[in-house]
Amino acid sequence: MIRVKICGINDAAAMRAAVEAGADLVGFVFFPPSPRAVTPARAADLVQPGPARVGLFVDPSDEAVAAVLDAVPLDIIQLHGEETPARCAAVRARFGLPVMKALGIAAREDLAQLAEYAPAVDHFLLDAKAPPGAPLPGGNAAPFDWSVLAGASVPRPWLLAGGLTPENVKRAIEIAGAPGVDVSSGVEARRGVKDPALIARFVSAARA
Ligand SMILES: O=C(O)c1ccccc1NCC(=O)[C@H](O)[C@H](O)COP(=O)(O)O
Repeated sequence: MIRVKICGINDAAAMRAAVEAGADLVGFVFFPPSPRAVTPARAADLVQPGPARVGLFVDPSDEAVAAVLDAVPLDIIQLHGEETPARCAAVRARFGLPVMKALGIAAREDLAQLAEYAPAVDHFLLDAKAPPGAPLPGGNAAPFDWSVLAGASVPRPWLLAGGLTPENVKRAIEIAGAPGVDVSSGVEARRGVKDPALIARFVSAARA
């Protein structure tokens, strides 16, 4: 079954919708400039049994990750900045949790980095590169050419991300050959505010 991650959960209705729809993973954004950001205490309040809990960080210090883990029982650490393979390996070793590394993909050449990161990480999130001038490194509703991934051998379990919506997710999965997907903007009523009905539609469209 196609794995689905709903990223940027920041209210109880969205969390409920993700659980009810059977999402496999939910993402909490610990990056204050994001309109989806949550504090550790807020994320701890939102957590519900069911989906794996992914904490999203951008070039975090060890102290920042530790402060979140003191409050929220995370299952996976997502690194969505410029973290090197060595930094990913250090985070994994220090916190004893699987690391999901987000990598921006635009062309076939971008897939070369997969081999460099594979020994240091447990999952990949293959996302669009941030458009020029975008204020955030992810969550920009930007799709990329999914055919770049067609037939690619990705050396870790992975999720496809970037501009996915209930309307395009099935086609994206087919073109990229993705075993799973991640969405943020495509299930929002407005930037930073999730729409429970769109979450339900997205999960069901991904698995249709
Ligand atoms: O979503 C954010 O606000 C965010 C902020 C900083 C770094 C990464 C961020 N999101 C990363 C994700 O995993 C998104 O779900 C992914 O980029 C897809 O986003 P979208 O294209 O909006 O569906």
